[in-house]
Amino acid sequence: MPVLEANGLIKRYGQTDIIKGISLSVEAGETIAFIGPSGAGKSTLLRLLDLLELPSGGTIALQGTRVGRKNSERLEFRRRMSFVHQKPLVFSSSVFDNVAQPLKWRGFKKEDLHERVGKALALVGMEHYSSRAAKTLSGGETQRIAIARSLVTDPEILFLDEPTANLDPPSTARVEELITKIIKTQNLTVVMATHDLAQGQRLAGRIGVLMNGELMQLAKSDEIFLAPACRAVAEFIGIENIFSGTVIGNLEGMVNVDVSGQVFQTLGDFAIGDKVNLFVRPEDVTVSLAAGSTSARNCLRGTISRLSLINPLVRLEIDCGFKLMAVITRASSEEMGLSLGSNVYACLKATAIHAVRA
Ligand SMILES: Nc1ncnc2c1ncn2[C@@H]1O[C@H](COP(=O)(O)OP(=O)(O)OP(=O)(O)O)[C@@H](O)[C@H]1O
Repeated sequence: MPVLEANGLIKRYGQTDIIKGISLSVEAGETIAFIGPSGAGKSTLLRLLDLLELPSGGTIALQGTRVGRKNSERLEFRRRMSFVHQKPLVFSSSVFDNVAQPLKWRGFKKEDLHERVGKALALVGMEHYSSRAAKTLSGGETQRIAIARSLVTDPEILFLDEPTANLDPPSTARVEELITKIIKTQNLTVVMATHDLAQGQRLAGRIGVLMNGELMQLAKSDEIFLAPACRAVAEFIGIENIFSGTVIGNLEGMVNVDVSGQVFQTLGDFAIGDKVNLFVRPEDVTVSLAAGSTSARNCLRGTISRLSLINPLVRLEIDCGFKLMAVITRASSEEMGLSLGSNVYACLKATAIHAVRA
């Protein structure tokens, strides 16, 4: 049974639907990351799932039990979850008191606080900061204290809203390490929001792509990366080669697609006449000086129109009548003696082209 389920979730502010009918289920023990551009609704979705906000429509169920709309009922459910905000609230008290606060709200006795707070602080590696004034901590330390505060109540689900948004790279790495440790050692489910696909891939098993209040795709991280469901997702995750074309042939799943006169061979279940988008990752383009040097189905002649060194790689823009981006190693670029104006063949295996209906 899913630990958390949403059905047709809607959130409306004024006349605008910010969340537009999202349905999803989260399995116990998994980590899901919602990614999407700024303003897509990631924080709003997290706040709805954590029951901090009432939905304008749709339902939420926790461990199979539907959550009602009465405050008292929602509070009981909400206490089984914890939320770490993008900019965590810090009370003007010691680190210990900051972490102990949710236990005090829940009426825990004073003598029970020490063990729980000590355990939570040890988990985030901040046990020696107990008596420090929380307001004097750095951004990374504050985030770790906020995580300790959210774990002190032993939640079933931990929500993390952009947990590293305001941190420098070393602090980000430390907080990510901590989240990985929590995911591995604590028996909980993690639902997070990030604008960073790479972070989502590092931390989560599944990724949900949110755009303009809609869940465009929810799938394993690899699948999002290799097989984006639509053009908007492909663009958001940075696929640079996107071509629109028409299917002109399909022989047992080997599909021919006409893109402005250039025919690409790829795999798929399409009918002749279908309009499709083709997605190609630059690193899947093989560049060579001679035709026929690879077994790839698609070999295009072109001229290098831009070449930039991003050590240890070289990014090439190849003019094949349209622009095709490729990334190769610096070593192979030098071996081929590539420079602006070089004539090359850009080759793509049929499997390197991901086709989706337009
Ligand atoms: N209380 C509110 N009243 C009106 N509009 C709101 C409210 N809260 C959020 N919004 C709007 O909802 C949209 C989604 O906001 P949200 O913070 O959920 O996006 P996000 O994907 O988390 O963005 P970011 O990555 O920048 O944090 C935005 O346009 C925002 O202005």
